[in-house]
Amino acid sequence: MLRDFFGYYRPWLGLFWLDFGCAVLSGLFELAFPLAITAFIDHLLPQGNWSLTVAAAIGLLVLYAINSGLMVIVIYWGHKLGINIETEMRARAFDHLTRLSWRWYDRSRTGKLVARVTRDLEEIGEVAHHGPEDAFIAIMTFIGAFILMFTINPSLALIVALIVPAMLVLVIFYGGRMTRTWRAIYSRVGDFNVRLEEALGGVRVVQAFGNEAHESELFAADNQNYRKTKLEAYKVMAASSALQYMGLRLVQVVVMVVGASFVLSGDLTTGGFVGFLLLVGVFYRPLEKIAAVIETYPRGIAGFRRYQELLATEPEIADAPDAIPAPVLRGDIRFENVSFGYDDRPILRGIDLTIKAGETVAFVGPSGAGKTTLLALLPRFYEPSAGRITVDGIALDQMQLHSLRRQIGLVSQDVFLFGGTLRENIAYGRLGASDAEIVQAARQAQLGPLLENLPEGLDTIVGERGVMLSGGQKQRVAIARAFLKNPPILILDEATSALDSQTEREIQTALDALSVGRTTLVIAHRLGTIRHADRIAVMQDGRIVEMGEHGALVAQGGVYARLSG
Ligand SMILES: Nc1ncnc2c1ncn2[C@@H]1O[C@H](COP(=O)(O)OP(=O)(O)OP(=O)(O)O)[C@@H](O)[C@H]1O
Repeated sequence: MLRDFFGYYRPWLGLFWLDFGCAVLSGLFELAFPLAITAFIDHLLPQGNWSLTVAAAIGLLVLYAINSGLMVIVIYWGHKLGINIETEMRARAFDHLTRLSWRWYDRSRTGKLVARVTRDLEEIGEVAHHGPEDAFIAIMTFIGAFILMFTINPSLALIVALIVPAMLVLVIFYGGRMTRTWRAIYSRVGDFNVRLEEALGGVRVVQAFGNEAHESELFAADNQNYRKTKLEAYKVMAASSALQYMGLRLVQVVVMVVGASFVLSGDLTTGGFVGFLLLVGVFYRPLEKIAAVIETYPRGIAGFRRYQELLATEPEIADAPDAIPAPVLRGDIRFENVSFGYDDRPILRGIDLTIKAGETVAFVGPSGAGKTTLLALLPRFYEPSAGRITVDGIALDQMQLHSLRRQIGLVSQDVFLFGGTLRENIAYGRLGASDAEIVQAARQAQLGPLLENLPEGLDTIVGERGVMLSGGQKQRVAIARAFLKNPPILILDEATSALDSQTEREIQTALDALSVGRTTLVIAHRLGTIRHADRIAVMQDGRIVEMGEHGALVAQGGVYARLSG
């Protein structure tokens, strides 16, 4: 996994080495400053040479200035490295998410997915920047400071070293606890996101049922859980900070007392004493870094693991290696003994059906009979569990998915509109369509009068999911998209919601115009549509139980006759 992780550094190696080099240099400066102070006190001060003292002070200031310049590079360019890696990963995650199959989305919750693409990757970015650099610098300053302390006074250095294991235990213990609490916090944030996504996305339903208080209660539970977990984290943080602070001061006081006795006995110079005290600070600082690494590293790694899992989730439906680009299809469709279930429960059972190019077939039957499911197999949103489907004699899975879907138009019951303009939403049928083409498609979809009435015309914002349009208007936008797409095969899942007769007529006119010259499969809820169909397939319990023209089916006196009666 680490190899995969470091693979992301490859495009940014220059940036990495710049950041790393500057961080190492800055670490070396930190080690050198106490020595400079020692030399200042022990060698410069006794000379009583004021101009030399000033020169040394200026020299020191220059070094500090260089070090602060290095800090700018480390902080800015180091984070740039992190955000570059994060951006690349986010792009890949999004790309991958848009390719995953419907079955996978059926089982996922959007809030959690959003958290993966945002929060998880932010964590990874932090680790990508701080991880390797902090770990290296911490070890370098730790060992460097100890060697320097040892050269100043070995006995004093050993006293300091004796306390290190206790401090390390402290850091690791609290680091571990911190990691666990952070993990809990992030899982709570995930719960939060899911709840927010659903409550706000469904706010109209919440209000329609007067369930605001109920939602608030559910939210309050998550909110309180989050609070509790966060308080736990603060408790750990407070205890760990206080203990680490106290540990460091303890060492400093011990060094002060023992060091003072060495100074008095002449075993240590005053400069050495002061330098040593400063080095104690430098020596223990990496412990904080180690603590920080211990805290952020597992979060980043956990995030990276989830990210890898996501990328490793193969889209269930993808192009076979030998798939061909679909030729321009005529629209002869055959279902050959097709069965399907979303899970173990069979939904479609041995469907055999042949539809000729240009034919309009209406699917009717009780709710839950499997009409929508059957038609979802044609653009390969789901894969049949048995049997096969061909178009113009070519099996669906022998064609490249995009080239197949490009030739199937879909007008579904719930039209999903994006939050932009009417133009963008219609042009979704064929990205890059000209304004003239969009207007023509809108007119064909009976949206002409609406466009003329809207002061902003095509630039009208439709609101989130198209809330500013009526149900009938949204349907017509979907029809306009299909006109623009101009596919040989059309799937129409008629809206069940009642439309007024005028709107229904307009939509029917638009649909009739749309289906001319195309193979059309309609899930019909309205008599009007059924009458226009060449044939009617009656479905029940995942089977086609009757098939034929309206008159013949009525005469047959079976399921259809009962349904339409
Ligand atoms: N994504 C899904 N995951 C699991 N089960 C599903 C899914 N979609 C539909 N089902 C189930 O499959 C069965 C058939 O549903 P389908 O939507 O195909 O029926 P339908 O005939 O189109 O009904 P309606 O006329 O009410 O739209 C139903 O029992 C439904 O619960």
